Amino acid sequence: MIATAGNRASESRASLELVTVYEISKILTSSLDVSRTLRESLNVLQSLLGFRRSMVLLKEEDEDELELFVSVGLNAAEAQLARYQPGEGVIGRVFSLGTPNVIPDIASEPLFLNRTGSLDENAGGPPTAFVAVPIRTATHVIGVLTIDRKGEDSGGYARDLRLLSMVANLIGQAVTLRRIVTEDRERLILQTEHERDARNKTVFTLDNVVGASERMQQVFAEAHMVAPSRSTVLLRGESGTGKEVIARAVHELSPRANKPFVKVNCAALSETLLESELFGHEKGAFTGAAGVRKGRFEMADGGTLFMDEIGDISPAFQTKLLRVLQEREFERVGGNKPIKVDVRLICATNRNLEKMVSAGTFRSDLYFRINVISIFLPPLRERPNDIPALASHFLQRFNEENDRHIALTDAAQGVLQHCYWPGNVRELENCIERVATMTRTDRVDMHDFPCTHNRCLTQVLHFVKKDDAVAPAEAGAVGLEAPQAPAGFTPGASPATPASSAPAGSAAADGKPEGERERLIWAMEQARGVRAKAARLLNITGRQMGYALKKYDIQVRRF
Ligand SMILES: Nc1ncnc2c1ncn2[C@@H]1O[C@H](COP(=O)(O)OP(=O)(O)OP(=O)(O)O)[C@@H](O)[C@H]1O
Repeated sequence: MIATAGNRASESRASLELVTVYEISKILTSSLDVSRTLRESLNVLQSLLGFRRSMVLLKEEDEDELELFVSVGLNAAEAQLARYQPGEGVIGRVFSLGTPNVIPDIASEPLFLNRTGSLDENAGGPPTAFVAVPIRTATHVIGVLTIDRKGEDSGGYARDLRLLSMVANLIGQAVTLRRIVTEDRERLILQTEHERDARNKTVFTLDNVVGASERMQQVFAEAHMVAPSRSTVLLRGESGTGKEVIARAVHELSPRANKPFVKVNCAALSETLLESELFGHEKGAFTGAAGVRKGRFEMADGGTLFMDEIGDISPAFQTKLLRVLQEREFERVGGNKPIKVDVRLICATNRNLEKMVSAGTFRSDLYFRINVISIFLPPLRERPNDIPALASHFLQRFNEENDRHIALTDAAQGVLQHCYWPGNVRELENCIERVATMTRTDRVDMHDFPCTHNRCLTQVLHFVKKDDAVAPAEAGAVGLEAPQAPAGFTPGASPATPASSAPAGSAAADGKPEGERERLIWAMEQARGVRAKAARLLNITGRQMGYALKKYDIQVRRF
């Protein structure tokens, strides 16, 4: 009789588990919005099987910590604290070792960190058990799924473990699928950019390159000197100083001007994607490689390949690139036929490559290969006499495109002149466009700049990290500290950066400001500089967030 009741209980538990897995698999395949589907899955787990709390923690490729992706049963303050280094505590170990862990009583487990207060919540009650299982893709562990429940017998833990492992597998597949689709989308975006580049090429003229200062005249002279040869050029300078502008100028001034100028942003692509983008791939080289595709080296044949953010490529990719530069030939991914191309390479970086070489993170042989001729782009704050010409260049372009006749008053010019411009020319360009768009009259005065109303956030968010600051050989470019507001301005409370802050009353109904850049800044502020969290606020992936921050040149720090 007892045995029959026991059998019945275990049968009903087994069928409950089946229903749970079935429901969760239905939810996870219903949409690519993983934060929604995962939250719903945890709700199913909780309501069908009665767990107290559960969490999904994921480690994005470009983050060094496991961070909470979704949770059930945690309040906002507890959720903020749920992040772990690989190897740290129970969760970090499950991630590093790739093996599940069951803690029957968290109160007596020294490895249990109690970061989110599970223990305190349960003070005085029956023991709380904790189960954590790894979430995997086909190749590696990407996260951890955890649940808390009131203490049970060991048979109960074994069942929890089995069920959670099945659910973790489903989650792993859903996250992988989402990542593949996102990468594909990013590839398409880059392809579109490339096509746009190709179109823009026809309207690019050196007249668009502005710079009256002595420093920029020197840069132009160097560009003229290097253009005729095939030597590799390395462009150094902070973000937004005009490295791409000069790369195009070198190409336009060279005998290759009638051949393609092809750009690749090394920081925006994962290593695998970068490899297939640069070298192309053969049919069937990997899942989704339906046909043969030429890489950017081949597309640039006879012309120039501009590799932006070269300091951001992984050590493994540095080795591959070095081989290609040495042998001057390569194979497409999945192919074995050597391909030779005639390409002039221009690289750019805002990183301190010398420091990276000393730290062993950038190969010295690759460094010497690409650093044949260096051109340094000075930050805008070091050439303030370029500001009026650049401002009027951008304003003129705006007027032509919008059929307006806007001019800057002297006071407005003064505001521009006193800004520190941490985002350099790009920030000035955005600032002019913003203020011109917002003004209803034909005169832009000093009060039209958001910074004069203390509404410019970029001064707070921008900074240059000492170790990563640009390049050594240029006077004044070494070891830049966080920018100081110019004399006469109070940091964070003054018209220091009239760039692209949100205009008054621009918050949308959801509380997020309008405009892509403002939303990014808003999210980074809310998330106190934690990129993955900011991405979730905007419902985008960490990778998309990284790409968007780069695109808008938003450099942030953790608070
Ligand atoms: N001398 C210049 N004359 C006219 N426009 C410029 C000049 N320098 C930069 N710009 C404009 O500023 C923006 C940023 O320039 P660019 O993309 O070349 O900077 P970058 O140094 O390559 O930035 P990143 O390191 O972030 O890629 C572009 O829109 C570009 O057209």
